[in-house]
Amino acid sequence: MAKIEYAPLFETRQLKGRILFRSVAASILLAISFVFLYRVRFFPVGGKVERWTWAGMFVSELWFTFYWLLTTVCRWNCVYRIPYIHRLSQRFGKELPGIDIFVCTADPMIEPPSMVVNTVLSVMAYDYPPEKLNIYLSDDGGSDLTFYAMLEATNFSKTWLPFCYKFKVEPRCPEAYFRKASVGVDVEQWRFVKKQYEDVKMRIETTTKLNRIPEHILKQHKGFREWDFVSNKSDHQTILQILIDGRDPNAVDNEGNPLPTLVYLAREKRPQHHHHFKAGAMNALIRVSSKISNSPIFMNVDCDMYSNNSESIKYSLCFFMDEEKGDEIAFVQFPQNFDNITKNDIYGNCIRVIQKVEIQGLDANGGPCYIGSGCFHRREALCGKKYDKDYKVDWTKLNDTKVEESASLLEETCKVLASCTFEHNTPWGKQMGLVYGFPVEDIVTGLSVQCRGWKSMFLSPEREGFLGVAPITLLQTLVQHKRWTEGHFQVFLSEYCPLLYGYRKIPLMLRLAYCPYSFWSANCLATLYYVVVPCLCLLKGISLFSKISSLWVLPFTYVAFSHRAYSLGEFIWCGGTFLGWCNDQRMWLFKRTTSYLFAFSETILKLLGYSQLAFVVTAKVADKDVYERYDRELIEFGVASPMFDILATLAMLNLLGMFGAIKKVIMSNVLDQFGVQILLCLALVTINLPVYQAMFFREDNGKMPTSVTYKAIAFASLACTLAIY
Ligand SMILES: O=c1ccn([C@@H]2O[C@H](COP(=O)(O)OP(=O)(O)O[C@H]3O[C@H](CO)[C@@H](O)[C@H](O)[C@H]3O)[C@@H](O)[C@H]2O)c(=O)[nH]1
Ligand SMILES: [Mn+2]
Repeated sequence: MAKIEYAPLFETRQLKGRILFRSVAASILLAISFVFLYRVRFFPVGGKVERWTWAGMFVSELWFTFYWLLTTVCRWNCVYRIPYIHRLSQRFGKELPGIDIFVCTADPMIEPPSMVVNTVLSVMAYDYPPEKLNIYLSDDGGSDLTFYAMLEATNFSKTWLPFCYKFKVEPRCPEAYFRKASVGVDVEQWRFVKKQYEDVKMRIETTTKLNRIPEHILKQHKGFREWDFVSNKSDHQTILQILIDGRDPNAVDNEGNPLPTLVYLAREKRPQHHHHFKAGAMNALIRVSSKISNSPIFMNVDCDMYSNNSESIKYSLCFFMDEEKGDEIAFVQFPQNFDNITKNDIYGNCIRVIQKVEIQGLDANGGPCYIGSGCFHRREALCGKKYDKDYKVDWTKLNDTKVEESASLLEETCKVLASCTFEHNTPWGKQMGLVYGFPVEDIVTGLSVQCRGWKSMFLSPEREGFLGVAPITLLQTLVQHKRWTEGHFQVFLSEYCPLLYGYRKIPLMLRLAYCPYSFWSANCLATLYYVVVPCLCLLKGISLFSKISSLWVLPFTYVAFSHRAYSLGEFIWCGGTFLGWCNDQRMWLFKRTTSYLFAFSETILKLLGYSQLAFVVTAKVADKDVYERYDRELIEFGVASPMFDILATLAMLNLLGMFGAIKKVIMSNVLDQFGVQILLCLALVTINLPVYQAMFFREDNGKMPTSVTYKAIAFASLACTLAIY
């Protein structure tokens, strides 16, 4: 017995394969030094253009090496964690702390209320004492449609929760459960609950479609009256409604179990006050919840990310409540997995390698970054407390605090906490709560928490904790990455620059491990150079690499092939497919030439004061035929966008370069001199095959718009003509 008492609640293990990784990395580094030697020794003497293009190649390669070194540093040590839930239950059975769960939504049109309801139900149904659970929905859309959907959720939870408890269903998101599961439980009950769910869903979807709530429903809840004063989504008072008051003895489900508390909050919005996007919403939730339930731990999910594992709370508590190491942990981040990824992950949305290798690297060096959805936080740590060695939590004491006010009184008194002006002249958004001013509030907040002395943990249980909705069109993916890239770069250029801000606060390795993300955007320059210049030089007849017959070709090919082979191996080890890796490589190129480029230039413009902070919310729904093409893994273009102009132009440029090269090879013997360059061009053309297909061979609505195709042909031909003459 005594042994169990002191057994740790979680264990840390080293990621396997580090020796192999380090040897490959060392050999690549050796080969890279030969490449540099070559660049220096064979620097062209004649011709201005030759010298400049050569120098450009050298600079690009120096950049790639620098970037590669950063990613290598991040992977040097990697750890993962194993929690022991049974020990937690044995030791803390009755003393488990209260948990607040924050769900964020921003727009009923692109984040449908039926989806929000599913997420809310999935977190209400956690395998955790319901009287200790408090769910808060933040509705930045300020929509009565979402409010109505929450009322439906309130009613349906009375059926859904006991059903989940009784049959231990997984996942506890009704939509996903009924989509995936066959009748595994009592047939009659299963059918009954399914029918109920379908009715709820239909009612919610109909009202959403009509964009109007029927008169008789409006009478059912006092909360609807609030909308008499709402002019639009960016101009309204605070709406706060406690839909289920967990303290109320009458708040029970159909089997008589207590229900978790459920709160709807639309914080005040006024055009003259900045609302700080998700960070603002979260901070309002933190304050409001501190008066209503004040749980020591809270968790945040985006409305598109349902809980897929009913034990996640207990998993995370294994970290916070560990007697020895728990007190220094500020947050426990779960990976972000997705429910709608096709077999070969056409848009590379899985971020597999990041979540299975890179974040483990951060974890080994002081803690993973906070990546938003699916993260459990220690309230005190996020609210500005600095960690010190004497800090010790007494969980029993925490559970004793009880709120006395009635629900309606709370609704009135808490409103002010979510008002536009509450934060003025307070540390909120700076040293308290989520940090404002960046489109990646999560990263910068995590960093600032770590700089206050706290640690963080990354946990990836076998059964995924959360499943979300990944973008389903190319443009959405590129725009999402643009936001992230821009965010990271802005953090780097701000006072929160990980290298400087973290000085003397977090280990050097951790500061370095933040850098690959900071430099995502800067990658665009070297990549664009490598995509454009060798190809144009091929047409002009300027050789940029060693001859194939020379020994100097070896370091180039070794670096290129071993680096890619390692990447493929890593990708497959992380659970990907070969085609998935190919798609990932394509997205790697696409992102670097579009998202990163736009992020880079817009950040510079913002710095100069020409551009404003924005947060483009990713759409979670699309037309039927878009879905259908997505399922067939056909890349979706369809609309005109500057991003596609660039992609198409570069693809055309590579194609023309390729034709030029073929002509040269046939007419004169240049294969030896230009072999590597031709190979590079060929690789780019191969990557771009779906682009040509979309430009010339597709007839569906997702093909490349004709205007983009014409523009691309014109620009690319112009560039080639200029290069040749
Ligand atoms: O003004 C806003 C804008 C967004 N959101 C919510 O923020 C979440 C994330 O938005 P989404 O468009 O889905 O962005 P993603 O790129 O999918 O989100 C990732 O990246 C964001 C930072 O860029 C983080 O905030 C998220 O947690 C993280 O999952 C959603 O629940 C939105 O409802 C708000 O509450 N208010
Ligand atoms: Mn999202």
